[in-house]
Amino acid sequence: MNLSMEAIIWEHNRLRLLDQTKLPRSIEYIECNHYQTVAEAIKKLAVRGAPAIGAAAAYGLVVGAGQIEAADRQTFVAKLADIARELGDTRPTAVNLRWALDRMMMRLAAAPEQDVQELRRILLDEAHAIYQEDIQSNRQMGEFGQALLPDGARVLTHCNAGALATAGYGTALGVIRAAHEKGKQIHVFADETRPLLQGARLTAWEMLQAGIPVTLITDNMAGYLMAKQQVDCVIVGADRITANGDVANKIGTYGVAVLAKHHNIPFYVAAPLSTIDLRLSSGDEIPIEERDPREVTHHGGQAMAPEGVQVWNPAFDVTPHQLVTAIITEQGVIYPPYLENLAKVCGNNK
Ligand SMILES: CSC[C@@H](O)[C@@H](O)C(=O)COP(=O)(O)O
Repeated sequence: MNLSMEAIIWEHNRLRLLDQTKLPRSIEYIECNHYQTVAEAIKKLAVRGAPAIGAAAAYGLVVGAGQIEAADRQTFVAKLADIARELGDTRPTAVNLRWALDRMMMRLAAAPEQDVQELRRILLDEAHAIYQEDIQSNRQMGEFGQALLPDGARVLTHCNAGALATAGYGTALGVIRAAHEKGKQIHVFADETRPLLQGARLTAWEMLQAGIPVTLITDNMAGYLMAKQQVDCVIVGADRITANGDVANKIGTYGVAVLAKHHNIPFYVAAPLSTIDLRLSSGDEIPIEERDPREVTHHGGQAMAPEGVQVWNPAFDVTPHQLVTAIITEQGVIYPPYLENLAKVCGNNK
């Protein structure tokens, strides 16, 4: 990916976030001199995708640490905990957000340093580590996942689980990138992903940038495409995976999984271990974000529905584990029974 198109940039001690609401029309970065700007960027989906919002929030905490007036360690940690709470409340579904903030606060708690300047440096190091490890995980996931894609595979994906949704490389799109880099002929079908069109605006754009053949379809075309035997497998990302293997991901993913099952097409989920939440036993417990009805009624500022109509706008849905063929992680490909096998893989890492 072109360096100037990274979702998150920390350079010269300042944070810049690519404003993904503007893509693909223009490439604009948001300067984040205050943690409140980071929180706003996460809420409005300028930065989005589970691992990316985790990394952005970690850097947001670093920015917030810089805003805290000179203080003793105890006051500094207490104020930072408030900032972490505020950042953590921006979006409820992707567990990576909480995971990254908890990791930052735990690192702080474990640091014996009393000097606040030193603590700020430790926080920055930890944010860098979260960022770098995410790229590394995506590459490992890509390596494991690409083995599942035969040469010539036609792969359907939903939403955007690419470099834009992570620190770099991507989860579902990372698997596709890795197969492409191995010289396999891969053809991507990108669901446009209503209502905010992450598939059309971001996945199609990312694939074109990478030189990977891509065909854009509207969400309601996926079933017919499968019926015409044009899809060999589905790969999507995840916002949260529970202990039993249920998967929360962008609204519409569940429908794609049901279609894949009906047509006997493998349905893969690619996600780092930071997306797996063993504290929740099933998808019923995942908080699902509901967003502004205007995202459904309006497009490009234009009303597409009668004023006053009732709207339901959940941003995510839950795909039951029975529909998931395998989960691709940086530790390898995990197959059912998920309750047992996720615990085994995460047990060593959490
Ligand atoms: C690697 S990103 C995985 C998921 O976060 C992605 O598929 C998704 O649903 C993103 O939703 P978004 O609302 O754009 O943040």
